[in-house]
Amino acid sequence: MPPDHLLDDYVDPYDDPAARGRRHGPLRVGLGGPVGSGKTALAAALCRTLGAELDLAVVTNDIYTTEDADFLRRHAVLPDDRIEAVQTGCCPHTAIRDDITANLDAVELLEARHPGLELVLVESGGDNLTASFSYGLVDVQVFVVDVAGGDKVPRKGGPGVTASDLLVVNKTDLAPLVGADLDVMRRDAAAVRGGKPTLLISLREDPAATEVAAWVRQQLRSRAAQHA
Ligand SMILES: Nc1nc2c(ncn2[C@@H]2O[C@H](COP(=O)(O)OP(=O)(O)OP(=O)(O)O)[C@@H](O)[C@H]2O)c(=O)[nH]1
Repeated sequence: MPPDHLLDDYVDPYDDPAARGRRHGPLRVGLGGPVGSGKTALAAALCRTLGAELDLAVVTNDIYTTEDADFLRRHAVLPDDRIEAVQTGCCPHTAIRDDITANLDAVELLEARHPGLELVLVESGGDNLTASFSYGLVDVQVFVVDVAGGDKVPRKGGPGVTASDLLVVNKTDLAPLVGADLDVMRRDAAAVRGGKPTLLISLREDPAATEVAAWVRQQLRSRAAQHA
């Protein structure tokens, strides 16, 4: 692995840019981001909103437990056989970027169990701003941060913030409580993301994650057009 300061230039050994987007099977969407930013809450919201219209499944990643999969099962956002847990036993980014075998196995198991699968959400364990998914594992990636850590987070960069296909700034309902300026976060994100989209949301106020679900539908349409 390269040192952290070179991670913006990190070359993904599994990625073939020419093949990206041409993979068949379900669209695989990675959900990454720091601990507690709302990845599981977003996965649950997308399952509730898209579950009725799409054939979908979820892979969760935890270091030592199956806590996130248990949460999704407890809240019955999908039938149990559509939720697979990966226990990484190591830094979460290792299992989504460096050695993606366990996650690929989980995706393939879900694909075999549900041959009509259209969408698989792969939720990473909570990590830091350097975490990103290999495009050998996912087709598009969403990076979730929240406002509770202050409005400086987008300015700090890192591949999740700068290179993800969608940046989600969650928990906007907490902004007044922590003195976070949402305009600053919006502006700083735009400055480092080269035109890629950023959504500021509150899953507390919009438990359907309406805008993120719309973005996922758009990704599905784009891929269908590519394959047509
Ligand atoms: N106020 C507020 N709380 C939220 C929001 N979204 C999620 N939370 C809460 O934030 C906490 C962490 O949410 P999770 O979805 O578990 O976060 P996570 O990123 O999956 O956490 P890890 O899997 O531990 O990395 C939970 O208590 C959620 O209820 C939001 O929009 N506003």
